[in-house]
Amino acid sequence: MRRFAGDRLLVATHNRGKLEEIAALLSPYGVSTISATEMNLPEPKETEATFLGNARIKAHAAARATGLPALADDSGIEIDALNGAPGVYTADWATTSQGRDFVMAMENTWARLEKVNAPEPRTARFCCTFVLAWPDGHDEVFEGQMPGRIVWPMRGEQGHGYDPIFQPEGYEITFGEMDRWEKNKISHRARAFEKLVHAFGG
Ligand SMILES: O=c1nc[nH]c2c1ncn2[C@H]1C[C@H](O)[C@@H](COP(=O)(O)OP(=O)(O)OP(=O)(O)O)O1
Ligand SMILES: [Mg+2]
Repeated sequence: MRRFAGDRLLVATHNRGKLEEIAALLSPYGVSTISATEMNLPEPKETEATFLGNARIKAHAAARATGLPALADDSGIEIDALNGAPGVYTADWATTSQGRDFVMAMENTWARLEKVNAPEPRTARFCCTFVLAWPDGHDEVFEGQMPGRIVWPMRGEQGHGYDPIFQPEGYEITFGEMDRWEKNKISHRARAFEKLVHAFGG
């Protein structure tokens, strides 16, 4: 990542929580970020059925629009007892006519688990696919996962999205209860980021 040092890397996201985590991951390498939101880029429609497909849409749209390399993150949670749902539709489960409502999404997720009588532990994993798209049209892909379980009730005020109901494997606290520094060491996003760093020779 040091080859980007001193530059601002375009991060093709409109999600503040993600952006803060990615910025914290990049900062030890001397790389700062500029987001799609800050550059007033439109939010492309995520029409693919995979994390990779949607990450490619976002990364290439931003690279094409700006002539800059762009890093996109497509992520979500796969719950075993729901056959991998919500998966790529994780954000959609929170979408209302008034914007995103993650409390509603978490309540809905729990209700579905109760309905199918899912046995404990309700295993799940957070997935992250990073695509780094270059203005010449090529791209590079880095993926990370963090296994864990869905718990109820919601616990913790930290983080974003579904963090209050996800307890990562090996921990007694949820991502919502973890300080952000600790989450950013072990998360799906941190794991994908490690591969990106490795590909660039640290
Ligand atoms: O660490 C996380 N902790 C909690 N929840 C998370 C996390 N990582 C992803 N998530 C959830 C939030 C969002 O509902 C969905 C991603 O959807 P996804 O389309 O990739 O992101 P997004 O629409 O929020 O922003 P954008 O597409 O502009 O990057 O998964
Ligand atoms: Mg999205």
